[in-house]
Amino acid sequence: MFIKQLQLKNYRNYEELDIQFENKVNVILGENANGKTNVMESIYVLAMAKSHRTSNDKDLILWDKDYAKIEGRIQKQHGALPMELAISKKGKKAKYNHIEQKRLSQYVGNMNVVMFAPEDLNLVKGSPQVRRRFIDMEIGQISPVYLHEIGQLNKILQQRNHCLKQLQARKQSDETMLDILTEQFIAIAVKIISKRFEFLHLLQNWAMPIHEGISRGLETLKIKYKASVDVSEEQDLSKMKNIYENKYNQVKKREIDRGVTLFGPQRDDLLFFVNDRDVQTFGSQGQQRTTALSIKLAEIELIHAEIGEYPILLLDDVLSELDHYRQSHLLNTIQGKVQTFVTTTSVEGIDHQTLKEASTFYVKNGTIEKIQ
Ligand SMILES: Nc1ncnc2c1ncn2[C@@H]1O[C@H](COP(=O)(O)OP(=O)(O)OP(=O)(O)O)[C@@H](O)[C@H]1O
Repeated sequence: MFIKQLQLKNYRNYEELDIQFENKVNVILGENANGKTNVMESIYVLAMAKSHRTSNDKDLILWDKDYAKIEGRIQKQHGALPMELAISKKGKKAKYNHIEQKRLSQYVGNMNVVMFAPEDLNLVKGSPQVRRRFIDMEIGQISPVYLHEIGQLNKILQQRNHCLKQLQARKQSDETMLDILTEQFIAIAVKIISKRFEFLHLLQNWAMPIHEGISRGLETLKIKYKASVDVSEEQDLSKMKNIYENKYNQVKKREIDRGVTLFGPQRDDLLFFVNDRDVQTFGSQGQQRTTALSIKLAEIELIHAEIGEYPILLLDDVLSELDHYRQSHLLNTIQGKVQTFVTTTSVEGIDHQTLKEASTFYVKNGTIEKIQ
């Protein structure tokens, strides 16, 4: 799939923008702080209904305005489809094919993107939260039900934490409510974890040969799920539920003492191993970068395998960060099949052939002009 047309209204520093793109590499060139990342972000938000760099939607609206709107025409194999996302202080309204979607989880997934930004180099090194966000957003793109389940989990978690705080402060002594919420929490938690297992299995299958290729056959990448409750991939939902229930019995007293939930998917993490060593602890910076790149390239293939279409690739400020070898690996993977957006302050350091065949746009102060 590719984005043919992008229209912005009051989005960050773009008061008005209407621009056409082709299904190839699109280079977005410009000085710092002129709006390159903002365009990339708007394409990401159009697809995911969420920014990759802020959780505060109000930041996306041009200062002093009440709302922002992103519209896009997405070309898929079976035709062009309009997508629209309006953001106001009251919330978000999403339309797919002119029809308003009541749930954002039904809207997300109609347009697929893979973003690779400097903060993604943090995927390996950063906090567990970064990796949980990554896995949730990526599964959400291929499974709308999953996004709905994550929303439910967060709601129950909030209620459960509130209930634990009440018990901790002795404002309440009856534990019946906690038991009911725990049952609901466990039912949804095991569904989420089993989907995460499934996704990581697929991701590893794609990432392994890619990583091996980039490392010239020297490195084997493995991805493991680090669960806060001792469940494993082979178990079915009822077995996982049993293990979770046992965990609850073990930690219940401590949870009441602390007033917070101490187990569940919201405390899990991912581990990356290169040649059976934990890359986060033992990997060189180069290995950590290769790992992040392999994961991103694997995502492109995974989405293609699951959806039947290649996603749109957004490379924000990272292409010139990659050395020549890693860059050509990336460019070979996308060659001719993935619409790609690349932001940069200078074309130096970007492969010549790629530049020759690309469209180039110049960004200045919230305006964009096509220069090639
Ligand atoms: N809500 C907003 N309303 C108006 N302007 C905004 C808003 N949010 C950010 N900006 C402006 O957008 C500009 C930053 O744009 P962006 O992050 O796209 O920069 P960039 O061109 O990618 O630069 P760099 O190369 O440094 O990453 C800044 O001038 C900032 O003041």
